[in-house]
Amino acid sequence: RSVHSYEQYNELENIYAWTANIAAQNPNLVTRSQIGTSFEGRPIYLLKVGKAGANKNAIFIDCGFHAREWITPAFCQWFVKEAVNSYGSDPEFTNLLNNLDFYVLPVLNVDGYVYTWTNDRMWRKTRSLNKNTPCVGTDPNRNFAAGWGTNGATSSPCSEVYCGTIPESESETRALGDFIRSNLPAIKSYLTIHSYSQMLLFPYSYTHKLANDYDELFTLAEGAVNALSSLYGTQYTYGPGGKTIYLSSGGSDDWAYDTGVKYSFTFELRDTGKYGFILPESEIVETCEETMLAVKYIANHVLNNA
Ligand SMILES: NCCCCC[C@@H](C[SeH])C(=O)O
Ligand SMILES: [Zn+2]
Ligand SMILES: [Zn+2]
Ligand SMILES: [Zn+2]
Repeated sequence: RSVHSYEQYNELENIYAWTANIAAQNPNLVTRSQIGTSFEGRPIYLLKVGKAGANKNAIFIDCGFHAREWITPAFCQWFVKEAVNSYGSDPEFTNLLNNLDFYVLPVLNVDGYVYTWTNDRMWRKTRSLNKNTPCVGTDPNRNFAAGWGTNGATSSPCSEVYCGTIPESESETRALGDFIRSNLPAIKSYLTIHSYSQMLLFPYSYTHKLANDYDELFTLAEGAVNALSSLYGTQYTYGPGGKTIYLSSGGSDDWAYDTGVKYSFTFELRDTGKYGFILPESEIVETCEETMLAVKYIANHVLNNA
């Protein structure tokens, strides 16, 4: 049982303890809640980060959708650390935290995350049991009501992109959907953090049709990517998911957008395939710092335009 570190990958129990500690140590900025329970009965924790106040607009950030994408929970933890360390000292971040709430979900797919530590580092899906097959799990990023069960997904439970029996069939995706639905219209932006490819994607992925807000989202993505690459020169591609990476249905970003969350993006963090999902711990700090710049860029746009 190692102790928590922002510069190493943390096992779930240490992330749980961290969520309790960071909230207890920063009561004026951070509150923890549980938005649901996983298939195997683990809590799904959410951190609300920002100066307490009524009727603030909010940005929702989730990490750990896919179990093997370990750099993503590392980023969500880094974001919260940066927020509490910056408040009162960094004017830009202080302004964001005074005027916006950030809902940060460090690990959505908690069962899958544990499984990558204990059994299969390359696991992607949830760990729910499927009927009439030994194949386990649903792809949470094909499980939302956005063109559900069409392009880039399948009804075969043994597939890595199994869409589930119905939209939000998974307790994890249902918890996420319920939270966002019950916090509209305050939630103006939805950022779902994945790896790897170094891409910033926006709706749609389930179709090639252009989003109504295509122009604004494209320009915003461009600015965010430029901010990101300004730190270490990391190159990102950006654009609508269907065109930029591949057609894929049932995605949480497309669902959030169609539900009314305009500033909806999927991040694919480092790298482009050298290490892939097994990104070395030596790259955690740089990856998190550069991603912070993109997220703050988007947050400033939300603050000034939502
Ligand atoms: N909503 C789909 C966004 C584009 C695909 C994202 C990747 C992350 Se690993 C996927 O879910 O296959
Ligand atoms: Zn992913
Ligand atoms: Zn990915
Ligand atoms: Zn920093």
